[in-house]
Amino acid sequence: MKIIKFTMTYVLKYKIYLLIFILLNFVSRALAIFFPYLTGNYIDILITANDFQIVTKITLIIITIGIFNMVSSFAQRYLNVKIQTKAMIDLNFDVLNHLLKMPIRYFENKNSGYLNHRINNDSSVVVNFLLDNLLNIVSNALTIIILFYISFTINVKMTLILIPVFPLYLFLYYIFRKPLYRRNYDLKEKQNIFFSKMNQHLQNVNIVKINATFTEAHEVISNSFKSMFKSLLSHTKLSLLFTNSNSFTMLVANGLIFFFGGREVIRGNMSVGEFTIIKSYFSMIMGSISYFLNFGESYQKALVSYDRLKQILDESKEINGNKKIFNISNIKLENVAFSYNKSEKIISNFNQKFKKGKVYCVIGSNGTGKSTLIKLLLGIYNDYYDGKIHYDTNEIKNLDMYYIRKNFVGVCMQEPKTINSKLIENFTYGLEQYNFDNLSLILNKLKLDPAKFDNGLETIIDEASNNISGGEKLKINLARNFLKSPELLVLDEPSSALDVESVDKLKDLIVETKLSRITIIISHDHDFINIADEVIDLNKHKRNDI
Ligand SMILES: Nc1ncnc2c1ncn2[C@@H]1O[C@H](COP(=O)(O)OP(=O)(O)OP(=O)(O)O)[C@@H](O)[C@H]1O
Repeated sequence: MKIIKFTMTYVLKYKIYLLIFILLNFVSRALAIFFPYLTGNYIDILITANDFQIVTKITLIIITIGIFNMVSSFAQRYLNVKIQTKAMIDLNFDVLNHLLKMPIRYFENKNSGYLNHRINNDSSVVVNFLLDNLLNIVSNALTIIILFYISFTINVKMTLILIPVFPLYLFLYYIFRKPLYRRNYDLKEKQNIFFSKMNQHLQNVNIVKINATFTEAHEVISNSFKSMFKSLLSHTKLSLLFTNSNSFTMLVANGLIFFFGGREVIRGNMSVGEFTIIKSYFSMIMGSISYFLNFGESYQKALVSYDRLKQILDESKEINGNKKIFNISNIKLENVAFSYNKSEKIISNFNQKFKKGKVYCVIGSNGTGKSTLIKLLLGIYNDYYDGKIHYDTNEIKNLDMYYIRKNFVGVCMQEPKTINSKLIENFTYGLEQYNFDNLSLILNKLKLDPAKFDNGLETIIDEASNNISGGEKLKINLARNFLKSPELLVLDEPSSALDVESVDKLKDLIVETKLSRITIIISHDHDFINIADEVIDLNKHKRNDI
């Protein structure tokens, strides 16, 4: 089965725990089968016996089995949680890593909260499915076979009564299978959307507060809740119907056992102890059969999660070559064209060379494609452009741009981001090594004094970066990128949140360090034109309709 094969790779990483878990489970099962046999025989012995020795012996056996079962059940549950959590996180990380390397345009119209909830939920469902059923399939099948055999040896007629129950179960599963899959798929989607709406509003807490749009926020969440709730009720109804039909079959089988079993005892074809054994074994057989029916339902649930995980994992990764380079002397764009949609090219027939030691200022009105151009030359849109982009003599599509961006490129985004961590970790995020004196020098030049924060470099920047100003956030990002000392430095609208003096200081820093890199500054005002060696005006590169 494809789900088992897929999930097994994750669970098998924890072989030893799994082995102990399997052993304990089998011993517990064997004891569970032995117990009714012992009880039935004990009843028959009690009817005729007259010494206490046997009573003491059987009581001791029962207590020993009970103690073993208690310890074993504790160990099994503990191991189950351990294997399940670890395997689920491994699977989760694999899917997340794959997702992060997918082409950027996959993420258009996708919501991070939705994806997060979807991956977590689906990973947990498939791993749980495997662990819950790995042993149970085998042990329940064995239970049915062994118990049928023992029951046959006790009373053939009684055992035959139960056989028609099997096709009835299969028929029920066949009828419910597809509707269960469909309703479960719908429910999962609605749950993910509901979670993502909650998440969205928590992330946008500032916008909601400033505009006091609490009612609107509540309405959006409440609408998605209504939709999820409707789906939940519809799924629950079907699931209960399925379970009830299962209980009905159990009821019929129990009625048959009591009726025919009672008759066999009265006619003297079976002892009371044997009836007790058969009754217990039939209950166990019914339990095992109904396990297979429930397995059908949980299989449909797991199939939904598996299909959704595979949908992500089967998406191709973005283009990223494997050639590594260690310095960049120039970047050349030849006849580059790019569009987001079919009707208009944002960049067309674009030619430009960027050389080490020079500062380039890209200007142009809003929406002329300045940020798009940068993403193109960073390899973010490798899957989508026409023309040629070269780093020195290497076509960008052949380069390991993950390695190059990590080690040799510094980008300060238009909307700089901080991480929910200490200030020092924000300065050094992604850097494998750094020089502390150099950091102090850069901070000094950027006029950012860590001592002004409550705990200096140890101050925690909160998740929404509410405890720092917009200008400080930008300076943290600038400092990190200068500390990296990259071969290519890109600053997208660096003056947007800086005061006049800070802009001047930044300009000085750019000029002082420019010889060791290519510097590209995006600006739609003209702040940086006077320090640029070349100005690229995108207003002059007219867009073309396709
Ligand atoms: N992911 C996207 N999907 C569709 N269209 C996009 C996408 N990103 C940008 N655009 C569109 O492409 C055009 C260029 O956007 P871009 O962000 O490159 O402009 P910009 O020159 O940097 O603008 P600004 O000065 O406002 O920052 C805009 O019209 C924008 O709406």
